[in-house]
Amino acid sequence: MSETVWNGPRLDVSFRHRIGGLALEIEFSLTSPWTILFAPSGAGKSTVLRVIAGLERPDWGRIVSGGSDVLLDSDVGIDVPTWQRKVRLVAQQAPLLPHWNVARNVFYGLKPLDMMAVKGSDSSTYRTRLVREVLALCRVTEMESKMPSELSGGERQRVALAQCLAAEEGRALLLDEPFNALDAGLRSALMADLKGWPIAHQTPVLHVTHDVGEVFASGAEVIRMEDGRIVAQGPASEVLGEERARLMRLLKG
Ligand SMILES: Nc1ncnc2c1ncn2[C@@H]1O[C@H](COP(=O)(O)OP(=O)(O)OP(=O)(O)O)[C@@H](O)[C@H]1O
Repeated sequence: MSETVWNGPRLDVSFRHRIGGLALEIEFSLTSPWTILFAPSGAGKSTVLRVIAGLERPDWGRIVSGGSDVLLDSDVGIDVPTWQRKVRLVAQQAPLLPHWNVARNVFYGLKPLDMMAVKGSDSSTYRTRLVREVLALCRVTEMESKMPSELSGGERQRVALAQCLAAEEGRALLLDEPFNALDAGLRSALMADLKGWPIAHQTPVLHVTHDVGEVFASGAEVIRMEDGRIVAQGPASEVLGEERARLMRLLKG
């Protein structure tokens, strides 16, 4: 995914934050269409996404999209609220609306104005097609009439992803372990299908995982986090070469 040249908006992230016993001192830039943030469980990956989305206010921070679009700057008191940041977050426990079926939940990802347009104006066909496209892309078409309570964890994650993909274009798409409930085959197929999405929508993707196999399968740029800091950024072969060698040794027994 990282081999593609990225001409879309970059995202510069810098913050300090103490959460429980963990002290985060984070600084990185998204300069590729698809970037993976890799760290072990409990290292603070979800917290990084929550800070970018505006769901958690860091002790100090500066987050800038496209070089000049300031989302957070503690020094001058700028803290754009979550709903205005246009940063989409697919959380691990995706909050689907329980009384609406899958298709309706995905429509909910569209702007309120768009939801009204669905009811019969000229844009209706376009909106309906858009929802069908994202359901197909996320491989949940056959579940469009199901209620959220009837979905498995992996299906739920994919519906939440479809909801974010259908939404108006944003400054970033943040994915919190989006494929952890999927088998390896479906995960690879989905990653391959989604590869072109950031370029087509001019929206960088930041994808969090602790799974080395997922990182190598993605081919994405990798940011590695350790002890609350970013320690490396680059291709997986450079950033996670050691982990891959260790994994290979384990597999060989
Ligand atoms: N509200 C909170 N109050 C205190 N500590 C918290 C809070 N939320 C998270 N933590 C702690 O902060 C640390 C980082 O949590 P976070 O969810 O960001 O990690 P993570 O790398 O995403 O973990 P995982 O891979 O298991 O999802 C963890 O040790 C967690 O227990």
